[in-house]
Amino acid sequence: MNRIEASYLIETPFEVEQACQVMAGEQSCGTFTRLAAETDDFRKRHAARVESIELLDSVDAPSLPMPTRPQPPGTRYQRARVRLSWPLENLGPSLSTLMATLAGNLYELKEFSGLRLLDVSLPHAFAEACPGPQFGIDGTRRLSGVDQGPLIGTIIKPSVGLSPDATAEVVKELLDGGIDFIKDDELQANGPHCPFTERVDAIMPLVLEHEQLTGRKVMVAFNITGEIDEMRRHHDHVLAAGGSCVMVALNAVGLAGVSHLRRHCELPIHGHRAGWGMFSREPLLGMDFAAWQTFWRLAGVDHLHVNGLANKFSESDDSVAASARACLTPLFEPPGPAHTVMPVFSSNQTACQAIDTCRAMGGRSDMIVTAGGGIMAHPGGIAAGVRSLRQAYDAAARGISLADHARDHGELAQALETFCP
Ligand SMILES: O=C(O)[C@H](O)COP(=O)(O)O
Ligand SMILES: [Mg+2]
Repeated sequence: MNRIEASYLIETPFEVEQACQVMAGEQSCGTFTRLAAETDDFRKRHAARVESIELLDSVDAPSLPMPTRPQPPGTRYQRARVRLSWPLENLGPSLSTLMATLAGNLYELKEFSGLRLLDVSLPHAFAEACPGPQFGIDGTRRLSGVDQGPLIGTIIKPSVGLSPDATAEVVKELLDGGIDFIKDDELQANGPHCPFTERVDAIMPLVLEHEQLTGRKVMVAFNITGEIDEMRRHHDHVLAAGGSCVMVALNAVGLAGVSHLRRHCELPIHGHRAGWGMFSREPLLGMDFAAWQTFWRLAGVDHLHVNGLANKFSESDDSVAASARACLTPLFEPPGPAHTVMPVFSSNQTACQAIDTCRAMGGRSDMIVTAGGGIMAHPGGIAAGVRSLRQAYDAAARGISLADHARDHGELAQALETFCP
């Protein structure tokens, strides 16, 4: 396949075919008027094509405001699923230009009262040009020493406000509880009250000491989100301190920032998706996770946040489950690389969601589950919080109900009472 393909959900009060031709033109060699240089032959080589249109339902009000093209009362707004394609020759295998093409100015076109990017299929040239994940699932399991089951993890909470030493005290309790994975919150990178290098230097000796005792290095995703030179410096600091993961807030750092980091990086990259709601919350705007994650996997993340079941945000469980499965779906047909990454369940996670989360994963256990409040606010303390989560996921793996398992697992019993009354 030498064309880039993308599906969209669109809504328009105009003739659908014509509106889609405007979209294809604007995002390739056309503009609002035909140009002399735009010969038929030129178009044949460079124009985006409308490959298919599947009409869906119509509605009586626009999903998005149309201030520059208000429609008379009684207008119907037709929805459709459309597939467009572009010649690779237009942009080459450039991730940034791909974003500007597939998710660029088309959102603002007057023809549409709704437009959402659903999925993307790319020519093999992208697999060759983009770095892709360096560690992925296998590398994460190898470095963390967790060869099966989910990685039981947490986010340091409170997200901000703890000094490096206070953070290290929390880490000590997490290690005592048997945690597999710890991450900074996305709000804590290099705050003056908790400077990055001091935080790493306070935490890593504890992690290494714990490794001496247990033979397992707990993976700590230090948040290196920042300027390019700062990210490189902080990555190097984590590496030199014996750390095994770095984290970035993807939307804050951008595609070019992540690809650059990936090319420099010697550690797994934990991708936090803070800001995702901007892309996803309005059903007729933005993009589906299936499309969004394609970009970041190609840029080279190894872990990707997918929200969590029964989360504190506005996303349905079905959508979260679909996102997790998307991370585990190969990006290219063989012999191309699969580029699968670890889905990270996070947001309001406690012992309560364990069985449903395992079910949503359809029997696969390649996931990181991070519970911040769900561990830190456990009535028995932080170590007990870790144990409660582990007990819940053990029960889920063994097909035992949480209530049954809680009979002889006190920490789980306390968690169920506290978080899922
Ligand atoms: O960064 C995250 O993933 C969230 O802050 C999750 O925090 P919570 O587990 O306390 O909801
Ligand atoms: Mg957070």
